[in-house]
Amino acid sequence: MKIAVAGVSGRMGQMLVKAVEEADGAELSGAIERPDHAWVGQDLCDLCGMGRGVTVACDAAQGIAGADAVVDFTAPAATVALSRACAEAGVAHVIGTTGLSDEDIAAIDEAGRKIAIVRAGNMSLGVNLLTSLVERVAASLGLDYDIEIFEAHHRHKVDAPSGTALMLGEAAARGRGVDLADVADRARDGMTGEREPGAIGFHAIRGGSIIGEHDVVFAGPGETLTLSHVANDRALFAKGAIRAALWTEGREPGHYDMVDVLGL
Ligand SMILES: NC(=O)C1=CN([C@@H]2O[C@H](COP(=O)(O)OP(=O)(O)OC[C@H]3O[C@@H](n4cnc5c(N)ncnc54)[C@H](OP(=O)(O)O)[C@@H]3O)[C@@H](O)[C@H]2O)C=CC1
Ligand SMILES: O=C(O)C1=N[C@H](C(=O)O)C[C@H](O)C1
Repeated sequence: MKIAVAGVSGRMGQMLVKAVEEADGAELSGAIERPDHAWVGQDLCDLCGMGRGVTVACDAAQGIAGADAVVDFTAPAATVALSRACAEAGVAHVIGTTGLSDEDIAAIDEAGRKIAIVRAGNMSLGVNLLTSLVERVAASLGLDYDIEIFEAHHRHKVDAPSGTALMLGEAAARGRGVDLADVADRARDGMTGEREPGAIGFHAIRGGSIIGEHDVVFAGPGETLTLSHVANDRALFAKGAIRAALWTEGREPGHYDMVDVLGL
């Protein structure tokens, strides 16, 4: 399968190029960066020692030409534009980008009527398994167990809560049979008053080089249960994304997630 990588100079972009080169049945066919980026127009191999013969494009249509799938860990506006370009070109789109708004997701849904799209705030096996556990625990425990979600990431992360924290919050809300939008408590500061019963709280730590850590805390009467995940290597996310790209081969159009890919 021929795979193009968007945001190729980024932390995940570089991991993705390596993961494509290491994967059986995958070949790098294109690389995309934002317009004005210093890498545009250059041979990828001269820049990072991988991807010989691939020239970095800033035009989405050019970058995905000849690709079967594009893997995209960039920024919301870039991802929405790339989804439209993929739908026009009939190229599958694997999306790791987080911080997407409801409008962004609606635009991606629209593209998913024409092509296979896999989107997940976290491409690791561990986090996708954790969502099932969180849903189950939330369904088993009553409202006297308060749910709080902690996430920690490196100082360069630009969105909060993390995509993973939102996935875990959605799983907890599903378990309780409620809509996360109705119960999420994303900012506490000053005289907040007592905790709202049934709220799901979010807390974001940003610092240093932390790759990604998530805790879901169920704080109940006389006991606290915590479900945790720690990512130790970004390669984890890149390998999951390439697995998702390979999975799209021959797939019907639709907006899928990693639970579909992993068969969980
Ligand atoms: N789902 C998952 O498993 C994971 C998701 N992520 C998410 O992936 C995203 C990227 O993370 P990370 O790699 O750390 O961030 P980086 O900032 O290191 O990389 C993003 C890259 O995308 C580039 N970019 C921005 N706009 C465009 C555009 N219009 N066209 C092409 N490229 C563009 C950036 O270029 P420039 O720097 O010049 O702006 C940069 O090279 C984030 O949303 C993050 O949350 C991260 C890890 C795992
Ligand atoms: O920006 C990151 O780095 C990460 N982003 C994803 C998120 O928002 O959850 C996944 C992972 O935690 C790393």
